[in-house]
Amino acid sequence: MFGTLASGELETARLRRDLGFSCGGIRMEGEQTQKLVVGYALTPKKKKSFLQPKLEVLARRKGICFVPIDLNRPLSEQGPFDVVLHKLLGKEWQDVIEVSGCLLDYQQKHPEVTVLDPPGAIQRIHNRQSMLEGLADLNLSDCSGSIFVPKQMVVLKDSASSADRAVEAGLKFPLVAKPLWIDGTAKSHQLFLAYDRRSLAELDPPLVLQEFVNHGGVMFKVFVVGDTIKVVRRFSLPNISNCEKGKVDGVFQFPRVSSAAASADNADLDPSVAELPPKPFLEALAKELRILLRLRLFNIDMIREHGSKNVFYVIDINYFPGLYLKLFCYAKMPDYEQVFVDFFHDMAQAKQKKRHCK
Ligand SMILES: O=P(O)(O)O[C@H]1[C@H](O)[C@@H](OP(=O)(O)O)[C@H](OP(=O)(O)O)[C@@H](OP(=O)(O)O)[C@H]1O
Ligand SMILES: Nc1ncnc2c1ncn2[C@@H]1O[C@H](COP(=O)(O)OP(=O)(O)O)[C@@H](O)[C@H]1O
Ligand SMILES: [Mg+2]
Ligand SMILES: [Mg+2]
Repeated sequence: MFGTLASGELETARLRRDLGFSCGGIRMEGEQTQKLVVGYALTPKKKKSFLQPKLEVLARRKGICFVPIDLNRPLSEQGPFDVVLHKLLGKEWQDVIEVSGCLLDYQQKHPEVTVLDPPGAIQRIHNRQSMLEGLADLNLSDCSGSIFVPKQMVVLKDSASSADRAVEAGLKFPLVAKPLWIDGTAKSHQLFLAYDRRSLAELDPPLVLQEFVNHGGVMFKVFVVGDTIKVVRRFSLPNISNCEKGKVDGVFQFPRVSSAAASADNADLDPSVAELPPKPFLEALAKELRILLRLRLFNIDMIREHGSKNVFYVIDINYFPGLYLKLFCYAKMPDYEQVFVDFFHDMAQAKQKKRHCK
């Protein structure tokens, strides 16, 4: 870990030195003339984890710069921006929705500005029910794998009576209980495992009850940035045996296993569990998802049904997810800086081409 830290810092320092990195707007040797201005509206946490010095330096080399958006001033008075990149939460998110009329208006007046991503499309991902809608109907028939979503139902109130409804809906215990709304708070990521009917009464709605799918304790995080896909293994919850299902009752909160610093990438794992999903399958899936979700920056959490060859379940979709764990100097999405720079660079080139064609 320390090796990574030292080499990461060293690399950034070298890049800074090579470029004579400055924020003063003076163009240094090795930098290109400004080609793309990315206005960003991010939470302080997101800004810290995403806007790493390495990203800024690599971006500058390609003439891409990041400028903060002042949320207290109209967008039209700021910029000009080529791209508006945003991830906000709670009240600030509500404001974005309320002013999304303004955002739409701004986009109509400035069709050359790309908003990453449309607020309406992101909102669908904030609800654990709507986020998975339509996934099971994707056309992936020619592919080397199949995709499902776990059987689930929404509980809006009175979790005590939800037990009957869960049984009627054919849901089998144990169930994973997830807060319905994702609002960036730790609470919206507090998940529980409910082993029996009675335990459902202890849960706080609104929530989603989802069947637990045995998957051998490994999950796949598939990151999508435009046309680029990266997949990594993460540790997950272990299988639940029939014996355990019969013996255990009650409700248990479980930790954010997949966010733990430990990576499953180099662990000694059963190959039938750890083998990455086939590349053509992921490519087809990401392509379909980009269209279905109308998003360019997202990740999906996928698990392989235990014992199957390539039967996968999507259990979570995250908009513009965490890419870098600052505390551990660890890129959750490997090489994310270069991937984003290439993504923005392609965008700049496409814009330039369009301008020339006019
Ligand atoms: O849901 P899982 O699969 O755990 O993935 C989460 C979500 O993407 C979080 O965003 P949201 O809360 O909007 O769902 C994100 O927070 P940020 O985008 O704020 O970084 C986390 O990043 P880290 O907190 O960096 O781990 C990332 O680990
Ligand atoms: N249906 C499921 N079956 C088995 N494990 C699950 C299921 N749903 C979630 N998990 C486990 O719980 C973790 C968190 O669930 P997830 O839906 O990804 O919520 P979050 O948005 O908080 O990451 C997953 O990474 C996985 O380890
Ligand atoms: Mg998740
Ligand atoms: Mg999530």
